[in-house]
Amino acid sequence: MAKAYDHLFKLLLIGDSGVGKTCLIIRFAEDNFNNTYISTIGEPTGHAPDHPHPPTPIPDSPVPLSPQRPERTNHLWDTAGQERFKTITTAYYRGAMGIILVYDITDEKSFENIQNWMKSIKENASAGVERLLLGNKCDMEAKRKVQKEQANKLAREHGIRFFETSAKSSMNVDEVRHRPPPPHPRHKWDIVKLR
Ligand SMILES: Nc1nc2c(ncn2[C@@H]2O[C@H](COP(=O)(O)OP(=O)(O)OP(=O)(O)O)[C@@H](O)[C@H]2O)c(=O)[nH]1
Repeated sequence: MAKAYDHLFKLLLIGDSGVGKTCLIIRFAEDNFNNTYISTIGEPTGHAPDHPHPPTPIPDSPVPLSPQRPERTNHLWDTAGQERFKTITTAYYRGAMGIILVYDITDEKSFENIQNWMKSIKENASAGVERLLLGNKCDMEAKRKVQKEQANKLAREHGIRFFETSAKSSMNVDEVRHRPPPPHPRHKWDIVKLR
């Protein structure tokens, strides 16, 4: 069977549970990334007991991301970080063209953990992979815990770009979306979410 794409762009979204990775991906996908495969490789233990966001159910097999829009149906795999998927995780880090690190501006812990995610990139990804830092949920100004300047400083230290985004209001989603190479009808995005 002929391949449905000429080139697969691999993008990795990483960050703590509940920071909004899925919502950001959906924003990207619904607005523009209509040929996207999305997989989730996650740790079920990523949730603090009092975390307001319930854990994503872990399906046994790929489930459609947008069942009501089959032409945009993607793969959402949640492998829950089991040891047997470690090879996949490592392979995705290595094969990624870009890595987007996400924290939640209302959740200090998710920002602190960015340092750990950076370490993980250093250990697993190819040297020089393009990285981008996103402070998501910037529509929730009243609940802000992480100041923009803190994140700017961290981004400068690591030599990477930084944006505050909102998957809810779409704020800065376009800036981020246009950073990776523009999708061609026969170019597909392969986006993996990791937590
Ligand atoms: N106000 C606001 N809420 C958001 C935003 N993005 C996500 N959320 C909410 O945050 C919660 C978690 O969003 P998800 O996209 O599932 O987060 P995730 O990082 O994929 O979480 P895991 O699947 O556990 O890794 C949901 O209740 C979303 O509605 C945002 O930009 N603004």
